[in-house]
Amino acid sequence: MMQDVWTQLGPTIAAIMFTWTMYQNYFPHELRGHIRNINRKYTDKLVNYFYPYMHITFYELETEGWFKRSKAYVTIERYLSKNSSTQANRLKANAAKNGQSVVLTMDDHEEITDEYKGVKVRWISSQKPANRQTISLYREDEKRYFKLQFHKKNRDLITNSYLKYVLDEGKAISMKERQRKLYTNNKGDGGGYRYRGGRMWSGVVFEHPSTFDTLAMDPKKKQEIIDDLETFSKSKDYYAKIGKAWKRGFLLYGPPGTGKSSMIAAMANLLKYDIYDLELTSVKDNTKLRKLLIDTTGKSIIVIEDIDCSLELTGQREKNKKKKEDKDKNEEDAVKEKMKKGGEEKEKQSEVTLSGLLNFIDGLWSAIGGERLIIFTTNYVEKLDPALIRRGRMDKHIVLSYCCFESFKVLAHNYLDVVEPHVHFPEIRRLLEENNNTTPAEIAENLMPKSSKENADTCLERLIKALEIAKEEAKLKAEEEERAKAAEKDREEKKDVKNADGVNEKDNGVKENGDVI
Ligand SMILES: Nc1ncnc2c1ncn2[C@@H]1O[C@H](COP(=O)(O)OP(=O)(O)OP(=O)(O)O)[C@@H](O)[C@H]1O
Ligand SMILES: [Mg+2]
Repeated sequence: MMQDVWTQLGPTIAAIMFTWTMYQNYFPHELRGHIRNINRKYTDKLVNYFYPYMHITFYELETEGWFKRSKAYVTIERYLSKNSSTQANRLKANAAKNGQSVVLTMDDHEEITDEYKGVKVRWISSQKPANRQTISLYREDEKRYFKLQFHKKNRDLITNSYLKYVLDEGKAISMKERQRKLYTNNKGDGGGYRYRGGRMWSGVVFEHPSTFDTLAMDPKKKQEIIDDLETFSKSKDYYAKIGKAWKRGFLLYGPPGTGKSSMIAAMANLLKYDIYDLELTSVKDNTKLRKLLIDTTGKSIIVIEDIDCSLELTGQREKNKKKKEDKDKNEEDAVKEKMKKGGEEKEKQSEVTLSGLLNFIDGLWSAIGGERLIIFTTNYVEKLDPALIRRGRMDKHIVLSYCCFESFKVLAHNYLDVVEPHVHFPEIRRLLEENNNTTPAEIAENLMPKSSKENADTCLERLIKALEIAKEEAKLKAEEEERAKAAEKDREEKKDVKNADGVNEKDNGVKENGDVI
């Protein structure tokens, strides 16, 4: 039987081999290439017909250097985490934020789908088997990868637009979920800078609990600020279109304890930004100030607290005011003038000048990094140089003031879970309206239970007493001031009378003398 088969196959194999040899020896080279191309074209068509998909692979480890995790892979992992946790059956958990939270991603050999502009794509997580013949200290032989699979007809959409979208979204998620930092600038003993890890700032994890919900202020003003911040954070393209660096300046001013620092923390928490708390008196000169600016990252708030205490800007302002009265110079001239004067005036602590600070806020360097807020706080806005806080430089001025009834309601809700209507509220409203010089910090202190025996009522009663005392004190103070004013007026009047008498006597003398003459 077997022999029969071989007998029949033998001539056929011989014929094939003969034809192949003839083809190899006598067929022209070009013609052979042409035939191969035709073959490939039809094979491709056949494959395309039955399998019209293509894929892109993103490996976990970079093959160059020290086999670091590829940034693209990590970003895609972040992007896919949302779909992974809802679609995949087996998940992997990676630690994030120094172990404080986890990022869930699909485990190896899982797959999920995603949709972009109506086009469905498939993401597959996989791993190439390790090469057991090589011994490796690293994991480079475990080739883990994501495979993106899509229909060939969507090639342009996926490669030109979807991939960019995935990377942008992944980056945004990483930024949002990153552990945010609060940085401060360092100063060495000898006045020089300690570079920690090559940086001029040292940072700790930023964990301030203040939010716009916990911030007591007029709800309308609050909403206006929130809208302003949210619009800013989404306006990258708009700022580019109008040719402005993507940054915004805020001036927060008001008496101590009215919530300026709390608002900065709330802003950072709303936008998920880092904070660079700049201690201006520790900055040696304008060059160092510029270096500090360059060393900050985007998505951050640069804060200079109590700006009126940071530099002697008041003296410069007074001098400039005088000059402005003399001749109506434009602002550039005034700044040039300050450049000359500024250095001399701050020799003792820091040589940073007003012009250096203005440059810091809106000079060419200030555009580096983008998406940045610059915030100044002060208790005495009238002390500041107008050039420093003019609109365009400090775009929004926010006054934080004494506690009104609306602000009190926010604090009562936050501290005691008490809402209107409440039996004590009308009296508190009356007291706050009659004597509006109690700060939110003072109200908050009274609202906070001091022992487990205290409840909302006892705290509100304590607040009423404190407000009554404050009202009484304010009344006494006003009376005292009134008396002091009256005494001063009296003194002035007596002085005038005395002077007038002196003049009269003199005049009389002249007259008399005249009469004599
Ligand atoms: N508007 C507010 N809303 C909620 N809490 C506030 C407010 N103002 C003050 N507080 C409370 O008072 C404390 C002090 O407030 P904060 O440090 O924000 O005031 P500040 O205006 O920065 O004062 P300073 O001018 O002295 O720096 C805060 O910890 C907070 O508990
Ligand atoms: Mg403060």
